[in-house]
Amino acid sequence: MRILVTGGAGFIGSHLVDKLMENEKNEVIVADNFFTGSKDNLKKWIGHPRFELIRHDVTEQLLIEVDQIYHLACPASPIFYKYNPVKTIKTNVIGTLNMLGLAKRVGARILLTSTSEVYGDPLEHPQPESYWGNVNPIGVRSCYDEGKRVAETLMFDYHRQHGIEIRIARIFNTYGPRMNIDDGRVVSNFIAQAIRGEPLTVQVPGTQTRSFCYVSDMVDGLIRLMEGENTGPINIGNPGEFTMIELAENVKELINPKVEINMVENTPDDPRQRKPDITKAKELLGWEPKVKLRDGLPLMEEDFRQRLGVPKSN
Ligand SMILES: NC(=O)c1ccc[n+]([C@@H]2O[C@H](COP(=O)([O-])OP(=O)(O)OC[C@H]3O[C@@H](n4cnc5c(N)ncnc54)[C@H](O)[C@@H]3O)[C@@H](O)[C@H]2O)c1
Ligand SMILES: O=C(O)[C@H]1O[C@H](OP(=O)(O)OP(=O)(O)OC[C@H]2O[C@@H](n3ccc(=O)[nH]c3=O)[C@H](O)[C@@H]2O)[C@H](O)[C@@H](O)[C@@H]1O
Repeated sequence: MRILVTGGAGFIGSHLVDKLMENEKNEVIVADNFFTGSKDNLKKWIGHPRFELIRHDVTEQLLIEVDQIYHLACPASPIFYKYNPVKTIKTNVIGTLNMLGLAKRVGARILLTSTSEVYGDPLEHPQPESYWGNVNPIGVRSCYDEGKRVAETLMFDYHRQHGIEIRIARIFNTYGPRMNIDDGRVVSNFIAQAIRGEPLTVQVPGTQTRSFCYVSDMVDGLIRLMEGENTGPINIGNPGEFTMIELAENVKELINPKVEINMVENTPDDPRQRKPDITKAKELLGWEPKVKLRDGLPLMEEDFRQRLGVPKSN
């Protein structure tokens, strides 16, 4: 099987590559423009005979021969996707069109990593896949939310019109080793802050919730979806729901009980609650997450301490 992973130099993508490379029958090609990803995440595979890394921007055509496409390329942290919103929406729309064009030309199956952000600031809780969402079409997050919504539409139109085999995963907040240290997302921020002995920055009101999935569970879910018979969309996430204050308290207790928790300003359109309904993933993929937040945080702490050069003092 020859497998293309777009965005494979990023956080989730590089863990997915590790898992796919475990199967000796797989050849893996990564296409990435290194906007938020890094060669470092793939260093153990560079030079491997079954692995290839291409510097490529998915907003341009890619002409290669593959059997499967995991299409992850897209900045995922709000600070990065808001940095150049026009590029973000181009990546979601033109990038997904290009990958669907490739899938059509070579007859490949394609999986899109969509997001729980397609539900916007949800009025249904928890969110089942049948919920259509509550998204601001002109806000500062729209380049990402609406971009992913169009990407999902394109996937289904190519499926209906051209018979392309599609898979759509709606990913809920995922965390783990290799996240960018200054990525701006909440788990990486809190862990880096706790290790550096800086106050944890909880954005107001602090009662907003998220449900955090450890990256190994996520990768397992994505591969099951690709290999299974269902197009999706299927929610993949951990239903354990926490307020941002609860998350900060957990990080404080586990990593550095001396740090303070500071309330800081938030950004517009921040969803107030988010928790996946994973009934479909359980029934159709036989998947559910295994790693609890309090077990996953220390694994991420270890990786961050190594990269920050701050060993744990006893
Ligand atoms: N991590 C999460 O919590 C989460 C949640 C929902 C959805 N997702 C989705 O999963 C995917 C991966 O997210 P991640 O957390 O690993 O983010 P990430 O930023 O670490 O990885 C994204 C990768 O895509 C690459 N990229 C960005 N624009 C590109 C372009 N135009 N051409 C080629 N490569 C490009 C980046 O360089 C990076 O390597 C994204 O599609 C994201 O929307 C992630
Ligand atoms: O899972 C998803 O579907 C989406 O979730 C995230 O978006 P978001 O939930 O806003 O992620 P964070 O930036 O980590 O914020 C989570 C919450 O933490 C809060 N936060 C963030 C950073 C911080 O330092 N402090 C803090 O309290 C934010 O206000 C927000 O309420 C990801 O960044 C998107 O890529 C992804 O598609």
